[in-house]
Amino acid sequence: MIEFRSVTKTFPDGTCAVDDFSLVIPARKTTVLVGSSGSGKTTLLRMINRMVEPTSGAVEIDGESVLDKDPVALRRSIGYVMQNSGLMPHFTVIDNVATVLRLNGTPRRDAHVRARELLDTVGLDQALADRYPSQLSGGQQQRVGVARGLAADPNILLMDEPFGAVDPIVRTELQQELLRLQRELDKTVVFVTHDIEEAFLLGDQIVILDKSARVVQKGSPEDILSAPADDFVAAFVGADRGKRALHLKQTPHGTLIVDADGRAQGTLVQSPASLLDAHPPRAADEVSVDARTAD
Ligand SMILES: Nc1ncnc2c1ncn2[C@@H]1O[C@H](COP(=O)(O)OP(=O)(O)OP(=O)(O)O)[C@@H](O)[C@H]1O
Repeated sequence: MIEFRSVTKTFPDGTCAVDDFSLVIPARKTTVLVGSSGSGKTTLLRMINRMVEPTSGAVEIDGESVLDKDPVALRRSIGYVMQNSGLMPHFTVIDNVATVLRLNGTPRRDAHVRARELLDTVGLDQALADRYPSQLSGGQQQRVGVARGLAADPNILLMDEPFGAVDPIVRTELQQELLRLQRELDKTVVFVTHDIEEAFLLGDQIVILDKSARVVQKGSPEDILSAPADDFVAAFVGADRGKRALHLKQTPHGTLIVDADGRAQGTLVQSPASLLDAHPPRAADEVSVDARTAD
Protein backbone atom coordinates (compact mmCIF):
# COMPACT_ATOMS: atom_id res chain seq x y z
CA MET A 1 0.00 0.00 0.00
CA ILE A 2 1.19 3.49 -0.84
CA GLU A 3 -0.06 6.44 1.14
CA PHE A 4 0.19 10.18 0.56
CA ARG A 5 -0.44 12.19 3.73
CA SER A 6 -1.04 15.91 3.31
CA VAL A 7 1.65 16.15 0.66
CA THR A 8 2.62 19.51 -0.78
CA LYS A 9 5.18 20.23 -3.46
CA THR A 10 6.26 23.76 -4.25
CA PHE A 11 9.07 24.03 -6.79
CA PRO A 12 11.87 26.57 -6.22
CA ASP A 13 10.28 28.99 -8.70
CA GLY A 14 7.18 29.14 -6.48
CA THR A 15 4.95 26.83 -8.57
CA CYS A 16 2.67 24.87 -6.26
CA ALA A 17 2.31 21.59 -8.21
CA VAL A 18 0.69 19.67 -5.35
CA ASP A 19 -1.25 21.23 -2.47
CA ASP A 20 -2.18 19.15 0.59
CA PHE A 21 -2.75 15.88 -1.25
CA SER A 22 -3.83 12.74 0.62
CA LEU A 23 -4.56 9.36 -0.93
CA VAL A 24 -4.37 5.66 -0.13
CA ILE A 25 -3.25 3.53 -3.08
CA PRO A 26 -4.18 -0.09 -2.39
CA ALA A 27 -1.76 -2.91 -3.15
CA ARG A 28 -2.25 -5.17 -6.18
CA LYS A 29 -4.73 -2.83 -7.82
CA THR A 30 -4.42 -0.25 -10.57
CA THR A 31 -4.90 3.34 -9.46
CA VAL A 32 -5.19 5.86 -12.26
CA LEU A 33 -4.41 9.53 -11.71
CA VAL A 34 -6.29 11.45 -14.36
CA GLY A 35 -6.46 15.18 -14.94
CA SER A 36 -5.65 17.88 -17.41
CA SER A 37 -2.15 19.03 -18.24
CA GLY A 38 -0.33 20.61 -15.32
CA SER A 39 -2.60 19.18 -12.61
CA GLY A 40 0.41 17.62 -10.86
CA LYS A 41 0.07 13.97 -11.92
CA THR A 42 3.72 13.43 -12.84
CA THR A 43 4.90 15.24 -9.72
CA LEU A 44 2.79 12.88 -7.58
CA LEU A 45 4.14 9.81 -9.37
CA ARG A 46 7.74 10.94 -8.98
CA MET A 47 7.31 11.52 -5.27
CA ILE A 48 6.69 7.79 -4.86
CA ASN A 49 10.19 6.89 -6.06
CA ARG A 50 11.84 10.08 -4.79
CA MET A 51 12.63 11.53 -8.16
CA VAL A 52 10.85 14.52 -6.60
CA GLU A 53 10.80 15.16 -2.87
CA PRO A 54 7.79 16.69 -1.11
CA THR A 55 8.03 20.13 0.43
CA SER A 56 5.89 18.89 3.29
CA GLY A 57 3.81 15.86 4.22
CA ALA A 58 4.74 12.20 3.85
CA VAL A 59 4.73 9.52 1.20
CA GLU A 60 4.78 6.03 2.69
CA ILE A 61 5.14 2.56 1.24
CA ASP A 62 3.77 -0.12 3.54
CA GLY A 63 3.88 2.31 6.43
CA GLU A 64 7.48 3.42 5.90
CA SER A 65 8.36 6.90 4.66
CA VAL A 66 10.14 6.87 1.31
CA LEU A 67 12.45 9.51 2.76
CA ASP A 68 13.84 6.87 5.13
CA LYS A 69 14.86 4.67 2.20
CA ASP A 70 18.00 4.98 0.12
CA PRO A 71 16.86 6.86 -3.01
CA VAL A 72 18.89 4.78 -5.46
CA ALA A 73 17.80 1.44 -4.00
CA LEU A 74 14.22 2.73 -3.85
CA ARG A 75 14.26 3.76 -7.53
CA ARG A 76 15.67 0.42 -8.60
CA SER A 77 13.01 -1.44 -6.64
CA ILE A 78 10.11 0.36 -8.31
CA GLY A 79 9.30 -0.07 -12.00
CA TYR A 80 8.96 3.18 -13.93
CA VAL A 81 7.60 3.45 -17.46
CA MET A 82 7.66 6.81 -19.23
CA GLN A 83 5.72 8.25 -22.14
CA ASN A 84 8.56 8.19 -24.65
CA SER A 85 9.85 4.87 -23.32
CA GLY A 86 13.02 6.57 -22.01
CA LEU A 87 15.14 3.85 -23.61
CA MET A 88 18.86 4.36 -23.96
CA PRO A 89 19.42 4.84 -27.70
CA HIS A 90 22.91 3.32 -27.81
CA PHE A 91 21.82 0.16 -25.92
CA THR A 92 20.18 -2.78 -27.69
CA VAL A 93 16.71 -3.86 -26.65
CA ILE A 94 18.04 -6.70 -24.53
CA ASP A 95 20.58 -4.44 -22.80
CA ASN A 96 17.89 -1.82 -22.14
CA VAL A 97 15.67 -4.41 -20.48
CA ALA A 98 18.58 -5.86 -18.51
CA THR A 99 19.86 -2.48 -17.23
CA VAL A 100 18.33 -2.52 -13.73
CA LEU A 101 19.28 -6.16 -13.22
CA ARG A 102 22.87 -5.37 -14.15
CA LEU A 103 22.86 -2.33 -11.82
CA ASN A 104 21.56 -4.61 -9.07
CA GLY A 105 24.54 -6.91 -9.61
CA THR A 106 22.99 -9.72 -11.66
CA PRO A 107 25.65 -11.33 -13.91
CA ARG A 108 25.26 -10.41 -17.60
CA ARG A 109 24.29 -13.88 -18.77
CA ASP A 110 21.56 -14.28 -16.11
CA ALA A 111 20.29 -10.76 -16.73
CA HIS A 112 19.96 -11.54 -20.43
CA VAL A 113 18.07 -14.78 -19.76
CA ARG A 114 15.61 -12.88 -17.58
CA ALA A 115 15.38 -10.03 -20.11
CA ARG A 116 14.50 -12.52 -22.86
CA GLU A 117 11.73 -13.96 -20.69
CA LEU A 118 10.43 -10.44 -20.22
CA LEU A 119 10.29 -9.88 -23.97
CA ASP A 120 7.89 -12.84 -24.08
CA THR A 121 5.93 -11.44 -21.14
CA VAL A 122 5.25 -8.17 -22.96
CA GLY A 123 4.59 -9.88 -26.29
CA LEU A 124 7.76 -8.87 -28.12
CA ASP A 125 9.42 -11.09 -30.72
CA GLN A 126 12.83 -12.39 -29.56
CA ALA A 127 14.18 -11.39 -32.96
CA LEU A 128 14.04 -7.76 -31.81
CA ALA A 129 16.43 -8.36 -28.89
CA ASP A 130 19.53 -7.13 -30.71
CA ARG A 131 17.96 -4.10 -32.35
CA TYR A 132 18.42 -0.54 -31.16
CA PRO A 133 15.40 1.51 -30.02
CA SER A 134 15.45 3.63 -33.18
CA GLN A 135 14.86 0.43 -35.18
CA LEU A 136 11.54 -0.23 -33.42
CA SER A 137 8.04 1.15 -33.86
CA GLY A 138 6.60 3.41 -31.16
CA GLY A 139 4.42 0.58 -29.83
CA GLN A 140 7.39 -1.81 -29.71
CA GLN A 141 9.45 0.79 -27.87
CA GLN A 142 6.71 1.14 -25.25
CA ARG A 143 6.63 -2.64 -24.80
CA VAL A 144 10.40 -2.58 -24.22
CA GLY A 145 9.80 0.22 -21.71
CA VAL A 146 7.27 -1.96 -19.87
CA ALA A 147 9.64 -4.98 -19.96
CA ARG A 148 12.38 -2.79 -18.50
CA GLY A 149 10.02 -1.54 -15.80
CA LEU A 150 9.23 -5.12 -14.83
CA ALA A 151 12.82 -6.38 -14.94
CA ALA A 152 13.56 -6.27 -11.23
CA ASP A 153 10.16 -7.86 -10.50
CA PRO A 154 9.03 -4.78 -8.56
CA ASN A 155 5.89 -4.80 -6.44
CA ILE A 156 5.11 -1.31 -7.64
CA LEU A 157 4.93 -0.17 -11.26
CA LEU A 158 4.66 3.56 -12.00
CA MET A 159 3.43 4.36 -15.49
CA ASP A 160 3.49 7.97 -16.71
CA GLU A 161 1.30 8.31 -19.82
CA PRO A 162 3.01 5.20 -21.22
CA PHE A 163 0.70 4.96 -24.23
CA GLY A 164 0.32 8.67 -24.89
CA ALA A 165 2.53 8.84 -27.96
CA VAL A 166 1.33 5.84 -29.97
CA ASP A 167 -1.47 5.70 -32.52
CA PRO A 168 -4.98 4.76 -31.34
CA ILE A 169 -4.89 1.18 -32.66
CA VAL A 170 -1.56 0.35 -31.01
CA ARG A 171 -2.74 2.19 -27.92
CA THR A 172 -5.79 -0.08 -27.64
CA GLU A 173 -3.53 -3.11 -28.11
CA LEU A 174 -1.15 -1.95 -25.37
CA GLN A 175 -4.02 -1.21 -22.99
CA GLN A 176 -5.34 -4.75 -23.47
CA GLU A 177 -1.82 -6.13 -22.89
CA LEU A 178 -1.57 -4.17 -19.66
CA LEU A 179 -4.89 -5.60 -18.47
CA ARG A 180 -3.60 -9.09 -19.25
CA LEU A 181 -0.26 -8.42 -17.54
CA GLN A 182 -1.99 -7.06 -14.48
CA ARG A 183 -4.11 -10.20 -14.20
CA GLU A 184 -0.94 -12.31 -14.44
CA LEU A 185 1.50 -10.24 -12.41
CA ASP A 186 -0.67 -8.70 -9.71
CA LYS A 187 1.37 -5.51 -9.20
CA THR A 188 0.45 -2.27 -7.52
CA VAL A 189 0.16 -0.05 -10.57
CA VAL A 190 -0.02 3.74 -10.45
CA PHE A 191 -0.93 4.98 -13.91
CA VAL A 192 -1.02 8.60 -15.08
CA THR A 193 -3.11 9.74 -18.01
CA HIS A 194 -5.18 12.69 -19.16
CA ASP A 195 -7.48 10.31 -21.07
CA ILE A 196 -10.64 9.47 -19.13
CA GLU A 197 -11.45 6.54 -21.44
CA GLU A 198 -8.07 5.00 -20.63
CA ALA A 199 -8.69 5.65 -16.94
CA PHE A 200 -12.07 3.90 -17.03
CA LEU A 201 -10.63 0.94 -18.91
CA LEU A 202 -7.58 0.35 -16.71
CA GLY A 203 -8.39 1.71 -13.26
CA ASP A 204 -9.70 -0.12 -10.23
CA GLN A 205 -9.44 3.21 -8.44
CA ILE A 206 -9.63 6.45 -10.41
CA VAL A 207 -8.55 9.77 -8.96
CA ILE A 208 -9.68 12.84 -10.88
CA LEU A 209 -7.40 15.80 -10.28
CA ASP A 210 -7.73 19.51 -10.81
CA LYS A 211 -4.99 22.16 -10.51
CA SER A 212 -2.39 21.58 -7.75
CA ALA A 213 -3.56 17.94 -7.57
CA ARG A 214 -6.83 18.83 -5.87
CA VAL A 215 -8.83 15.60 -5.67
CA VAL A 216 -12.14 16.32 -7.33
CA GLN A 217 -13.39 12.76 -7.03
CA LYS A 218 -12.05 9.29 -6.44
CA GLY A 219 -13.66 5.89 -6.72
CA SER A 220 -14.25 3.02 -9.06
CA PRO A 221 -15.32 3.78 -12.65
CA GLU A 222 -18.84 2.78 -11.62
CA ASP A 223 -18.82 5.14 -8.63
CA ILE A 224 -17.72 8.05 -10.77
CA LEU A 225 -19.99 7.43 -13.72
CA SER A 226 -23.08 6.81 -11.61
CA ALA A 227 -22.59 9.78 -9.32
CA PRO A 228 -20.21 12.44 -10.69
CA ALA A 229 -19.19 14.66 -7.79
CA ASP A 230 -19.89 17.92 -9.60
CA ASP A 231 -20.38 19.52 -13.02
CA PHE A 232 -16.62 19.47 -13.66
CA VAL A 233 -16.49 15.68 -13.26
CA ALA A 234 -19.73 15.16 -15.21
CA ALA A 235 -18.28 17.17 -18.09
CA PHE A 236 -14.87 15.50 -17.80
CA VAL A 237 -16.24 11.95 -17.92
CA GLY A 238 -18.84 12.91 -20.52
CA ALA A 239 -21.68 11.36 -18.51
CA ASP A 240 -24.26 13.35 -20.43
CA ARG A 241 -23.00 12.95 -23.98
CA GLY A 242 -21.85 10.60 -26.72
CA LYS A 243 -21.64 6.90 -26.00
CA ARG A 244 -22.10 7.35 -22.25
CA ALA A 245 -25.53 8.98 -22.54
CA LEU A 246 -27.51 5.90 -23.57
CA HIS A 247 -31.27 5.70 -24.02
CA LEU A 248 -33.68 2.92 -24.77
CA LYS A 249 -35.52 3.15 -28.08
CA GLN A 250 -38.47 0.90 -28.86
CA THR A 251 -38.58 -0.47 -32.41
CA PRO A 252 -41.06 -2.93 -33.97
CA HIS A 253 -38.40 -5.64 -33.58
CA GLY A 254 -37.27 -5.00 -30.02
CA THR A 255 -35.57 -2.49 -27.77
CA LEU A 256 -32.44 -0.75 -28.98
CA ILE A 257 -29.91 1.20 -26.98
CA VAL A 258 -29.00 4.45 -28.70
CA ASP A 259 -26.39 7.08 -27.83
CA ALA A 260 -26.83 10.83 -27.49
CA ASP A 261 -26.67 11.20 -31.28
CA GLY A 262 -29.38 8.58 -31.78
CA ARG A 263 -26.89 6.01 -33.13
CA ALA A 264 -27.64 2.40 -32.26
CA GLN A 265 -25.10 1.07 -29.75
CA GLY A 266 -26.68 -2.27 -28.91
CA THR A 267 -29.77 -4.29 -28.24
CA LEU A 268 -31.46 -5.02 -24.98
CA VAL A 269 -31.24 -8.74 -24.27
CA GLN A 270 -32.89 -8.68 -20.87
CA SER A 271 -35.35 -6.09 -19.64
CA PRO A 272 -34.27 -3.93 -16.71
CA ALA A 273 -37.41 -5.04 -14.85
CA SER A 274 -36.53 -8.75 -15.01
CA LEU A 275 -32.93 -7.93 -14.09
CA LEU A 276 -34.08 -6.02 -11.04
CA ASP A 277 -36.40 -8.84 -10.04
CA ALA A 278 -33.51 -11.27 -10.19
CA HIS A 279 -30.92 -9.00 -8.56
CA PRO A 280 -32.32 -6.17 -6.42
CA PRO A 281 -29.79 -3.32 -6.56
CA ARG A 282 -27.62 -2.44 -3.57
CA ALA A 283 -26.35 0.73 -5.18
CA ALA A 284 -27.35 2.95 -8.07
CA ASP A 285 -24.51 1.71 -10.24
CA GLU A 286 -25.88 -1.83 -10.21
CA VAL A 287 -29.01 -0.78 -12.08
CA SER A 288 -27.71 -1.60 -15.51
CA VAL A 289 -29.00 -3.18 -18.65
CA ASP A 290 -27.35 -6.10 -20.33
CA ALA A 291 -26.53 -4.73 -23.73
CA ARG A 292 -25.02 -6.40 -26.76
CA THR A 293 -22.94 -3.70 -28.42
CA ALA A 294 -23.36 -2.95 -32.09
CA ASP A 295 -19.65 -3.15 -32.95
N1 LIG B 1 10.88 21.18 -11.99
C1 LIG B 1 9.83 22.04 -12.00
N2 LIG B 1 9.99 23.34 -11.70
C2 LIG B 1 8.96 24.20 -11.69
N3 LIG B 1 7.69 23.86 -11.97
C3 LIG B 1 7.46 22.57 -12.28
C4 LIG B 1 8.50 21.59 -12.33
N4 LIG B 1 7.97 20.40 -12.69
C5 LIG B 1 6.65 20.61 -12.86
N5 LIG B 1 6.34 21.91 -12.61
C6 LIG B 1 5.02 22.54 -12.66
O1 LIG B 1 4.18 21.86 -11.74
C7 LIG B 1 2.87 21.73 -12.27
C8 LIG B 1 2.48 20.26 -12.32
O2 LIG B 1 3.31 19.59 -13.28
P1 LIG B 1 3.17 18.05 -13.60
O3 LIG B 1 4.18 17.72 -14.65
O4 LIG B 1 3.22 17.30 -12.33
O5 LIG B 1 1.69 17.99 -14.19
P2 LIG B 1 1.00 16.86 -15.06
O6 LIG B 1 -0.39 16.80 -14.57
O7 LIG B 1 1.80 15.62 -15.03
O8 LIG B 1 1.05 17.52 -16.50
P3 LIG B 1 1.13 16.80 -17.95
O9 LIG B 1 -0.15 16.03 -18.11
O10 LIG B 1 1.23 17.98 -18.87
O11 LIG B 1 2.36 15.95 -17.93
C9 LIG B 1 2.88 22.43 -13.62
O12 LIG B 1 2.45 23.75 -13.45
C10 LIG B 1 4.35 22.40 -14.00
O13 LIG B 1 4.67 23.47 -14.85
